[in-house]
Amino acid sequence: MNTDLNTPSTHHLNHSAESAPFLRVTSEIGTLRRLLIHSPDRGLGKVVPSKAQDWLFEDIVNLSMMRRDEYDYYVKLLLYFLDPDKVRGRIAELGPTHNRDFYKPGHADYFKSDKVIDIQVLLADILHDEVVRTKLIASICGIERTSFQTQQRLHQFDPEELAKIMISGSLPDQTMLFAPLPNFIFTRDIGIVINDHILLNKPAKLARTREALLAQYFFNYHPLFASYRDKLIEIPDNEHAFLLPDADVNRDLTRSTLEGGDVMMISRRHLMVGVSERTTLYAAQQVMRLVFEKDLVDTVTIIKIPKKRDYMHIDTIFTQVKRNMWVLLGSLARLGDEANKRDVLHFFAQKDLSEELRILQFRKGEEDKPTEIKNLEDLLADISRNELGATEPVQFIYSGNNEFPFGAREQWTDSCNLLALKDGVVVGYDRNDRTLEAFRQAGFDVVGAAQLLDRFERGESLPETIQNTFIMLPSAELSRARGGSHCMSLPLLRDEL
Ligand SMILES: NC(=[NH2+])NCCC[C@H](N)C(=O)O
Repeated sequence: MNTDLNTPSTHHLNHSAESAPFLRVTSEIGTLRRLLIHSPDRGLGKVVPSKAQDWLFEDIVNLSMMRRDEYDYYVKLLLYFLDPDKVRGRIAELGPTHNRDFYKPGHADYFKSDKVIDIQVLLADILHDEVVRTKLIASICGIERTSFQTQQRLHQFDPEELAKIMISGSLPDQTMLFAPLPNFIFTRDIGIVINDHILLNKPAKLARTREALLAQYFFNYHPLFASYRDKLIEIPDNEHAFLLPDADVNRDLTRSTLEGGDVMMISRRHLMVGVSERTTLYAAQQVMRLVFEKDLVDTVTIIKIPKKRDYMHIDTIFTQVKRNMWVLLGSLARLGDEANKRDVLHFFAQKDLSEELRILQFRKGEEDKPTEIKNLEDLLADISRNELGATEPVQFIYSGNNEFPFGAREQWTDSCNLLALKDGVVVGYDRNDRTLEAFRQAGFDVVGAAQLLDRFERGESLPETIQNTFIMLPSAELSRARGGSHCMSLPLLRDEL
């Protein structure tokens, strides 16, 4: 039996032989060529108010609105930029009032692209193999503690349906077997491409455990990743932590958890790792050790942010827009810092270090001599100038245009969480008015996704040539899931800057 699935079969998503590698990321803004996404599945429609917090949602969502009026636009946009033949000339017929088969993985009319790849497709592909199928069913039933009967029942479904069940937790007749994975739309958090390696995550939250298991399976078994099996990085557990009574565990120093939203491959030889509500110091240290050992980067910057629900990962407080432009939350940046220093209360009151942002930078071979960087702007400006070769002045856009209280309000709805499709062209939510105003003031064209797609269709604009553009994604439902477009993407391939 073939367990490595290296032989392409007719079911599988294949990668056509091209000269570009299948996978490689060395920046946050090089032109995006391939990514993993996951469209909202029926599990999101099962979130109930009493479980919303446990499942890391802030509210319940309307699944059909989330799909038709919001996420489908994201898919069309991504395809227009990454795989235009799938959508060019068809935008009208793929609109919200039409049938949605094009967006349904497994359906005959599904867009099936090897550039914009839904992890549900990868999962269905690997489930065609009997051994993988048996192992994965057993593992899932193990972590979800199902009955043996359920385990046997799962074997009767075809791979496409089984993939849906494994993700959504429920059968086609709506019976719930185990909890859904409503956060799987945030593919960023399951892994990060560092050069030509993939760092797998170790989720902090129970609600995201099954996601990590599914990711282990498709990265290890899908033929698309066949030549990257020896480039999968997993961080170890701290064996001492197993011996400590739960009450004595200093989570940050002993537990090993890491989520992709805290890891950014920021320039060719520089990795940033956030230490946050989700990623522990111990895990960050392990990542640093591994990427230096494998010679993937020369610099690792560790950014510790307050452990707060508002800022679960570093990508909720800043992302890159352009070689010389970043969007960030002012209260955690220099602005906030200086305002605090001038304030008598902050000056004399006891400093609570856990509420501070701290930055430490390590160089390979000199790990014992890290440099402290005083604030986020200094770090980001240094990267723009010295690593990305920005020649124009470095610009910062602040959440809510730094007007009280809009900085915090808009950060909560992901004003700082943007996905760059290329240098200077980003996708973000439409609801963060003041932040959008700041983009306009900086000379950006701020345009709705639907409107931009129309322009593309009429030939008035081209994905290859547009510049300095903020593409607004409708976000009434999506933002209730507490993640933005950066979180909803796992870039596999970007052009070198
Ligand atoms: N990379 C990110 N910022 N992801 C956001 C994930 C949001 C998700 N609801 C969670 O709390 O886990």
